[in-house]
Amino acid sequence: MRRTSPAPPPPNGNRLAAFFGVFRYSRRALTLVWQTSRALTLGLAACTLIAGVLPAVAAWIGQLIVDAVVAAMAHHQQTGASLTLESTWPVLRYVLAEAGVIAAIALAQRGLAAQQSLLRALLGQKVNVMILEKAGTLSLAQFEDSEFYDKLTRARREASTRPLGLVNKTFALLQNGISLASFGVLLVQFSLWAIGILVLGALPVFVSEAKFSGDAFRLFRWRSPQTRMQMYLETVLAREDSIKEVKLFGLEPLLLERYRRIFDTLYGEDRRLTLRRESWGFLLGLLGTLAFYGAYAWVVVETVSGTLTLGEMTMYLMVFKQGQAALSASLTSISGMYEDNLYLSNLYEYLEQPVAPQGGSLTQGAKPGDGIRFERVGFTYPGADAPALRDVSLHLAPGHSLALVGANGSGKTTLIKLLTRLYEPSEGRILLDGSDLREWDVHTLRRRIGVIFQDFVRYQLKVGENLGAGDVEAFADEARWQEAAERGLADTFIRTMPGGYHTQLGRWFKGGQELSSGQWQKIALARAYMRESADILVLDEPTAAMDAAAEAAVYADFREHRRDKMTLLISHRFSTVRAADQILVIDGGEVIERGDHASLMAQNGRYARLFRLQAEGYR
Ligand SMILES: Nc1ncnc2c1ncn2[C@@H]1O[C@H](COP(=O)(O)OP(=O)(O)OP(=O)(O)O)[C@@H](O)[C@H]1O
Repeated sequence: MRRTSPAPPPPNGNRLAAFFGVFRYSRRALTLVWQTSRALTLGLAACTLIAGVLPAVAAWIGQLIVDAVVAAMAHHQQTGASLTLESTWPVLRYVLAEAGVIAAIALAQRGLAAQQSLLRALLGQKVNVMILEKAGTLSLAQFEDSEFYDKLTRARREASTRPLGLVNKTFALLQNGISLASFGVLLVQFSLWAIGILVLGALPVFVSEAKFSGDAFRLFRWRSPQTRMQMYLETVLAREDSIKEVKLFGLEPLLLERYRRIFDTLYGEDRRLTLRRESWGFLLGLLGTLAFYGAYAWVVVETVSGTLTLGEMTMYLMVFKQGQAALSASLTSISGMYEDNLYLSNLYEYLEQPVAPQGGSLTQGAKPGDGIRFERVGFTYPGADAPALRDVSLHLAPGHSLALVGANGSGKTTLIKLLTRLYEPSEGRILLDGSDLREWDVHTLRRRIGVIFQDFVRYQLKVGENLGAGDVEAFADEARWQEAAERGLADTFIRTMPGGYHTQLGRWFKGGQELSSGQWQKIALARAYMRESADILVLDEPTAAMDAAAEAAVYADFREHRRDKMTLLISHRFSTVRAADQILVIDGGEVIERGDHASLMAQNGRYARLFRLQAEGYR
């Protein structure tokens, strides 16, 4: 497993540039949110604006109330007249106005919350779909690369919630910015210095927050192989397909201990970071509080000396308090945006992963009917030292069958992966009907191939859909399910199942039925038969789990239906291999013998020796 190295810290002079450079994803996140729902985005913007301006209006009305009260009290004392609704109305109308403003703020905030929650759901779905759509365009080699897999896991784990987080914070920043500007308008009349003091007081917390979010992100990125191991252990310890073995071999304590150890390491790192982050946050936050109380004292002294009215004092205190809260909220938003941007860089790194060109556009070869040719094909897996296939040449014509024989790891499955274009040869070329596979339109090519891999997928879907998966165009075609199942010998047992072809398979869903290995293999074989248009049938150990009678029936069916199809078979059972027109014996990625059964037996080489070895076992 390769480890993603933590990003090196930028040189000192570049720190600021690196900090702001990180914000480049903000615009893309905003576009994404806009595309998700214009109405909700506009609604968010409107509520943000309202919730931003109204607090300053409330503070201003507060001043009017206090000054009106002071004036009314003086008037009342002078005239000694009794209180009437008319005489108190000049004060009460401000109280009424303030109540209205507060109600409007509450409404705007509810609106914000509602729209955010709707957008969160829509956006989460959109990003997840983007991640999965991208996964469909990537090559098998990319999935097998641990570094790429890390990117995918990180993108899926964190990034789907980040775009909205970023947009929310952008709006919160705007809202607080508007509040601050409107408070600023009120404060300017008191003193520009006061504004300066409040801003300076809040800056240190902001710098420390930004630094620690960067650290947290680097930690998150650097440790993703460990988190992946944790997720893997969770799966092994709690999934039905592994629990059988885990129990019987008594692996729980061992795996659980490994799981705990990973957590302890990660927790230690988290704890250190959290403690440092929060203690610095507290200490630097004190500076902000100090600045606020300094300004508070100043306003009080000015009021006592008579420079400010009581109403003005009330307003300034409110403005200071709310202004300071808005300022630190803005700074937290900015450092949060910085953090979201860092995480979004994961998502976009993944989405921008280069996609290998899908090859050509041929739907017909230069020599139709020529079949499959391998010309001196060699292949080395990415990152591997030695080639898995070397100098392989073969020809398989329509109506013929070819069997591959060889020890474990000799390269048989690799050859199939090249033929199905899951990988491309590193040397030589593969031709279908006289044209290089790379020139073929990949969909046309794949439609011509029906394949069963050794590790075929057991979909937790209906039985019929497990067959339909072999041909997406007939995914729900019951008549075709049945035809394929009959050929794959699955029809008899499917009929005895409680819901017939509509029975749910697997244990994940209610009422799901589990099948035996041999029954699953029949399903896989029937799935390969679903591809009616396929003229290349690739079978990698198609009957390994079947009983002897089923196996014999399967091969009898092959011979009968072969006609103009090409069959490529991998099997360790010589009883099935012997019937092939051509047999290739592969060793260490190279073809060491070739011919039909009779000629290979006559050669008396590796094939003949292995055949006799197996035949002896049956005597
Ligand atoms: N995805 C992969 N990445 C790197 N190396 C691989 C990969 N898959 C297989 N190999 C290596 O390539 C070689 C050939 O493997 P392959 O699966 O083709 O063997 P096989 O002949 O089908 O074996 P078996 O009979 O066990 O199915 C092996 O040495 C294996 O370790």
